[in-house]
Amino acid sequence: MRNIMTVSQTREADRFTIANEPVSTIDLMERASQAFVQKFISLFSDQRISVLICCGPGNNGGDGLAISRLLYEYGYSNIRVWIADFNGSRTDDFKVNFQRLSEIPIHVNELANTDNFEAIEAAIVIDALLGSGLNKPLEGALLNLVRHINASGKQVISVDIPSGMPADGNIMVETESIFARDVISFQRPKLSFFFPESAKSLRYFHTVDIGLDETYISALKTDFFEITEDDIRSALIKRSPFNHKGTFGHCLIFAGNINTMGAALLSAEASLYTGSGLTSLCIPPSGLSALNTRLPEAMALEREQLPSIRNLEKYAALAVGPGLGVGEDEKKYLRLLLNSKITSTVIDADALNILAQEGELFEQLKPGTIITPHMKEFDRLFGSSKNWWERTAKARENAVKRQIIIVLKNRYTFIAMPNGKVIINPTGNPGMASGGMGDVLCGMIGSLLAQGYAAEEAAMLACFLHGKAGDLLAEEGMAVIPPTMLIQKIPKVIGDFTL
Ligand SMILES: NC(=O)C1=CN([C@@H]2O[C@H](COP(=O)(O)OP(=O)(O)OC[C@H]3O[C@@H](n4cnc5c(N)ncnc54)[C@H](O)[C@@H]3O)[C@@H](O)[C@H]2O)[C@H](O)CC1
Ligand SMILES: [K+]
Repeated sequence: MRNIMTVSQTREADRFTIANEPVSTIDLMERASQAFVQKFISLFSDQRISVLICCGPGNNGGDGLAISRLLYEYGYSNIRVWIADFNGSRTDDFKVNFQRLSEIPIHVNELANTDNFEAIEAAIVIDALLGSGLNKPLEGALLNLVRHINASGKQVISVDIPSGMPADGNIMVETESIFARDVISFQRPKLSFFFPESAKSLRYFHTVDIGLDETYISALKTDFFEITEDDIRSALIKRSPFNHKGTFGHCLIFAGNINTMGAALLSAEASLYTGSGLTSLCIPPSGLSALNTRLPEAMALEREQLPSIRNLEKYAALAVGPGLGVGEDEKKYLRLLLNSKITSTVIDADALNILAQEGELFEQLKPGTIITPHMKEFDRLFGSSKNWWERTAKARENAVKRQIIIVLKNRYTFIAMPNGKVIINPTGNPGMASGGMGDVLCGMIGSLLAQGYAAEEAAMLACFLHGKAGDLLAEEGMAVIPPTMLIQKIPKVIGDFTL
């Protein structure tokens, strides 16, 4: 798990590295600038490209000056520098790099404090106006310069963070910043990059190692973590020669309705392909022929039979909700299942909508229950929020209070754990934005629960593998990823981490 630092923790890590490596601040700036330049070169290898580097007065600007010099040394000769020092005081390391830059023939223009900026001719703008030192919203000439750069339509590459964007997650709707095509961020991504409001500030981010002390960083107490491939490799259990279907549990899926039977089939198929030993699908009779035709491996359970089953605990896990509907019968059977002896449960879609209506059922969820709301379902359960920071805070609060796992789905899914930590899933891509993807995720979680994974692990593994399967298809050139295709990829993704 990679912990995500706040700005103040990054400063601590800076100080620690400077004192203990030891390294001087100017050498650390040089290292950061080198790391930026290496990444920049991998993105834009043509040295003839014209580049405008816009530098503020702080250390972000100091990086910009060092980057200008380094790019020149790497053969990028079509470079201009703008210095936007409207009222800030220049840092010592800025001054050193300003001096170093004066020794090479690069055109440097110190902008006047005006709103009248000349047109941007360069193909690429490197944004080094403000970094993690931002302490208030942009205003005045600086805001106008940012708007001027954005309006130029040129590709912007930001140093560390788009100027004007707050780093620690609380992005207000009215925040204005640079819009960067790419951000090259130092050591760790900024927490804000994972929040949906970041879409107005950046498209892609890359993280480069600038040699801050990793032992120190990994011991920092942080609230947010990003899942890594190593986590998946160590959490997934390899199959052994003497395993049999009983080893991998029986998943019961309660889903589907007359017009939404497909959702139930997607969940059941995802459960099978994720490896549960047995999958039973509890659907209305109208879905039986579809089930038997499409999924010969799955078993059916008629809803009316539910009350007469004495040993429901034979099902190792329960996945409820996809395409279920919110009628009285569904409520009745959902209540029966949630009150049964089945202890591992994932709740999705319409089952969440039922919980939003039936407060007392929601209050009684067993510890370790997983709920998988998208934004609208989440807001129905917990009330509306003014931004994602507030929504995430509610997810954390409720995961702790109720001792449940809240999988808040989005481009970067946030998994709020009962211990107050939020685990961020980095996998997935826009091709996956289609109906049915959530049903697949729900089936995968149910399957992993049935196989005996702890709830926290099942949620984390399913989110990562689900996104990774989508990413493999995107790498194969799929711009649109139908959920049924994604399901087919799951065994391969699991194989990649276990075989
Ligand atoms: N460990 C690392 O990640 C390293 C980061 N480096 C770079 O340093 C910046 C942070 O530099 P800092 O000097 O602290 O702040 P900024 O350059 O971001 O800001 C400068 C200056 O601007 C003032 N300010 C803040 N908000 C506003 C505003 N809205 N309008 C106008 N002025 C504002 C503020 O008071 C500051 O004085 C980091 O991002 C990296 O790029 C190091 O180079 C290497 C180690
Ligand atoms: K910047």
